[in-house]
Amino acid sequence: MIVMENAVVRYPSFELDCSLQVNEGTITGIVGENGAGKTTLFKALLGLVPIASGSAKINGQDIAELSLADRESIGTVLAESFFNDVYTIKDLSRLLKSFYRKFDESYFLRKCADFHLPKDQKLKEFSTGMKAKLKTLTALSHEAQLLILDEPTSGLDVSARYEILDMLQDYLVAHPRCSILISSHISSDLEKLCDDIYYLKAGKVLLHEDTDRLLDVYGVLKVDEEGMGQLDRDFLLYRKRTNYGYDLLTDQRLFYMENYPKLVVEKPTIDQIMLMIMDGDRL
Ligand SMILES: Nc1ncnc2c1ncn2[C@@H]1O[C@H](COP(=O)(O)OP(=O)(O)OP(=O)(O)O)[C@@H](O)[C@H]1O
Repeated sequence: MIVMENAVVRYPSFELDCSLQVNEGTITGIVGENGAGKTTLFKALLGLVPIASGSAKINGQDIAELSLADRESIGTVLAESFFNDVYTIKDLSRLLKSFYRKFDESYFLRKCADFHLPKDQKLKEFSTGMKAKLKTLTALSHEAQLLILDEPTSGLDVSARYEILDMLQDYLVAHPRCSILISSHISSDLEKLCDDIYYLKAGKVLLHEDTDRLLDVYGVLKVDEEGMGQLDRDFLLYRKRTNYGYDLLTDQRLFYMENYPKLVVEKPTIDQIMLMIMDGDRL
């Protein structure tokens, strides 16, 4: 559904150079530290910043050439944007109805009620969590076939985050051909939701992997200097110094467990894998 090939966005002191694919009916996650380029990537996909070279296509069509109907079929949440805060939900509903031909007002108002979002209160009086729910709800209210969601759970407590993640999962059940591209700082959110995950650092994709593979076959080996010298290095990806020697990231945990039975091999969380890539040296 989305195919980006070496899409480059240039700012004076930053360059995004990204290749990425999001398939129909899948949820793809983008993770990366502050300033890695996640929002820039989302803006490029939405045509809000120019792509200097490379390509970005949605359903085979260059994003610069998408029709109004194509754009209407994309639901978005952008981290820094929000509606005019003098609006109420009632005002917003009227606006969305005039904007999106497929706006489902009854779904929107029903979900607002489910989330205890008051219809007649000005949006400026909404809490961070209420605003976040409203933004995501808006993206889901016009029969979008692609959701591009930049940190929809940012700043939320655990229960509000889970409400949003559950809402996305329900949407996919009801719209099985829909695809979702979502970013988050919280890898456990992505672990729960995503089929595959891209790790972005300084504008480049350093890792792309199926979530199941990250959880099933990745491992962290704990070795001292001497142990490091004795290891087969073919399947080692990153090395990080520790008090006792090194932590080594591999995508062949079983190989090391079987061939080095005395070696300490841990099954990492997605956060640990991302930290190894963030702070470690590429091998
Ligand atoms: N309009 C702009 N003009 C110039 N530089 C920009 C602009 N927008 C972003 N940048 C720079 O691009 C880099 C990537 O920013 P971006 O907002 O894409 O990162 P991010 O991964 O979304 O970060 P965060 O997790 O903090 O939201 C940063 O160094 C930022 O300063």
